[in-house]
Amino acid sequence: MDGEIRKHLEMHWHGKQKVTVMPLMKTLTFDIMSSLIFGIEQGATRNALVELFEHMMDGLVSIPINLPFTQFNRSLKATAKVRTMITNLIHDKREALKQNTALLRQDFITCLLDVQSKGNLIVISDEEIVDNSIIIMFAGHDTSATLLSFLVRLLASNPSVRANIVQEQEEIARNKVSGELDDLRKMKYTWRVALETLRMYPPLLGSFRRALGEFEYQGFTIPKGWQVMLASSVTHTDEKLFPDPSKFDPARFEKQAPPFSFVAFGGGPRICPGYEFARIETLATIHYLVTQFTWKLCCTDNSFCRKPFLVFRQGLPIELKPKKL
Ligand code: HEM
Repeated sequence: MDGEIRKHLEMHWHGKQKVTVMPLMKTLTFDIMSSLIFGIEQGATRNALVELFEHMMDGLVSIPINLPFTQFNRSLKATAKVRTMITNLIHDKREALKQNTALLRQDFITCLLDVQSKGNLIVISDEEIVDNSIIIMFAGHDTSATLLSFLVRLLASNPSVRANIVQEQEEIARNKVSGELDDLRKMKYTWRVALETLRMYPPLLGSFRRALGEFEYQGFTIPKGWQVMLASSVTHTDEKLFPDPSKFDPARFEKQAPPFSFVAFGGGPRICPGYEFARIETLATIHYLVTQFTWKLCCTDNSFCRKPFLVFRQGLPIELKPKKL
């Protein structure tokens, strides 16, 4: 992951005076996913996949009319192509495993191929591997890119938070004798800032659950079988859970939030399995950004909307200056 982040900054940030943050963060998180989860390195396959994936995502909240030239139709066609690409990847990796040219634990797909067949029992089919790959790509790409973009905006507009983060990160860079995981454990303040950012701007609107039995909630009866939506922003702005909720205050996370109050990653048995991945990705990226650059916002319109992810309308352009190392 460290290598992917450095490569990304070298290619897209260094030598530039102005960058547009949100599309770049999407490129970064997609590249990290492609290489770490799927073992797809930079090149034609990755470029084709990213383009198809964007069309696929566009259809997620489109009007479901399957006629030529509709967004929904483009999305269905892109999804079919993505499925074919991942199926081919599975075949290639299975072959490579047979030839001993790939490692069993090399990436997500080889791990699933490893568990696929236990004796005569097929534990997970190829189709399920494709489904799981698509959900991971979908769930782990825009979410992290949104968090990183909001952090970049925050660091440009909140000098005291920025000063604290820079101090923490520069100290880690100066005393860098330990391994990378130890460094991440020291980034306590930076992670609290990320959690407070997620509280105020949760990338996902919420998640769904089905009522297993009838229950009462605040005087309303929810019948068995109904689908219930948990809206993270509503929970995150509840005064009883987060006093003065409109204040940005990373100190809230100095102690553990009460169960099911901080739900940016969901909760319960289906809580986001990418939490640690997102934490490492976020901390490592912020580390390199604040130790290598200073930046300021350079657009009067830094507003955002939900589509259904949070999106900066102008993409969040910033003026960038390299730091003297
Ligand atoms: C800041 C980053 C992220 C946020 C805010 C986030 C948030 C969420 C939320 C709210 C859910 C629904 C959980 C629930 O229903 O209780 C979810 C599910 C999921 N996330 Fe994340 N996520 C992030 C990053 C990632 C990453 C990096 C990955 C993969 C590497 C990932 C993989 C998944 C998967 C596979 C699911 C579906 C789990 C299931 O249905 O059982 N997420 N995420």
